Amino acid sequence: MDKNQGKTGGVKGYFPKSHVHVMGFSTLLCFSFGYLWYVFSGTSSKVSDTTSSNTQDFHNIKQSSNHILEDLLQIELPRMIYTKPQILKPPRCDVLMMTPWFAPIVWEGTYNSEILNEQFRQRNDTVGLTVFAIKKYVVFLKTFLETAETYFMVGHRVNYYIFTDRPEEVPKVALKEGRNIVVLQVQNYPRWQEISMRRMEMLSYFSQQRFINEVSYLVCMDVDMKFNDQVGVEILSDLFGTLHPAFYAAERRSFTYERRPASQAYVPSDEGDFYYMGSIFGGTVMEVYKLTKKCHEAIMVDKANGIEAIWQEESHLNKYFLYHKPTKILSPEYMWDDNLGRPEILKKRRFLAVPKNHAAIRNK
Ligand SMILES: CC(=O)N[C@H]1[C@@H](OP(=O)(O)OP(=O)(O)OC[C@H]2O[C@@H](n3ccc(=O)[nH]c3=O)[C@H](O)[C@@H]2O)O[C@H](CO)[C@H](O)[C@@H]1O
Ligand SMILES: [Mn+2]
Repeated sequence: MDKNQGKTGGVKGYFPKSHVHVMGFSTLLCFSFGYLWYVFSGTSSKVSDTTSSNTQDFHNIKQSSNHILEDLLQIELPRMIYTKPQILKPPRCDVLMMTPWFAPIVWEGTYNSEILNEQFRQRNDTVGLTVFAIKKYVVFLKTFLETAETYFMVGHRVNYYIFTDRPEEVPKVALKEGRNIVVLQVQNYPRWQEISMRRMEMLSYFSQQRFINEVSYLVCMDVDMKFNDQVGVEILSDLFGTLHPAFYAAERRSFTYERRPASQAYVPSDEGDFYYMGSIFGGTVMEVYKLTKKCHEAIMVDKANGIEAIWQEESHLNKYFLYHKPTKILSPEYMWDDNLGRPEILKKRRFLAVPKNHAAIRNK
């Protein structure tokens, strides 16, 4: 039996002490100034008799926002040669490329990774990949990390955050320049369902304590997976989810949302856009913080009421995405299982489930 099993203190006791929430606050400040500047300059051009106190504000705001605007102007693409987009010939006619709330759905053939990479490179951002390898699941880490080095965010800065109760069993994997592994020791839980759900709590805690100071985006993934093709900056957006490979073509009534009103994850039968998979989602640290905090709180309310959602945190994630629409959606290219065959629409299989023997691996 693992030494941490049965401990009831929650995750907090296992976490390092606080870092300051600098980036979130300054980003918020920048946006507020940017907005004020915009509103104000719009007003001042229309109203001629601007009062002196307004003029004072104008100068203050202008000074504070100057550096932000200069930073934005510095991002400029070099001369690039590529085929032009064709308004009358959409790149894909076989799949939905945009949701009704104008979030792109990412399919092979719909984007130009050269442009996206160049834009992202100039921002010099770091992407955080979070992955949990608790108890027996450490066996998946080697393949996961080796294939990530070949296919995940190639050419960009990456921090792998590995949450584990067995730090000594994290394999040594050779990393390319600008890429780091950070091992975060956390407790385990006796039931695999609890381990899976507690990811929401740990992600929200570490987003606030650490990730906000270290990375711009988070990509949160299952570990029983391997990369099989490029997964790059095309996936990044404020908040993104992934279509479940078994349900992308399904009717709403077949979605396996939580259907019991007693659960916080309840979704009524006449609502729902897509069925999202819990094994890959992400966004900016701020958005992932909001998502994971809200899902964790809902999971705790369920726990107090003696109910566990049908698909654990995946059910809560689906509820969240219904009322906080993702700004980008990944197609099943980004979460595939070869047991589902190879449909024609699937031009790439980028992230694949690794077959696992549930009896041998779960609760071990
Ligand atoms: C086909 C299927 O059944 N899918 C469900 C199942 O996915 P999965 O069968 O993919 O769940 P899973 O066993 O991969 O668990 C999710 C993740 O939690 C971590 N982990 C889990 C257990 C453990 O002992 N150690 C550990 O590290 C690990 O990162 C793993 O990838 O369960 C999920 C979590 O509830 C979702 O509900 C999925 O929809
Ligand atoms: Mn999994």
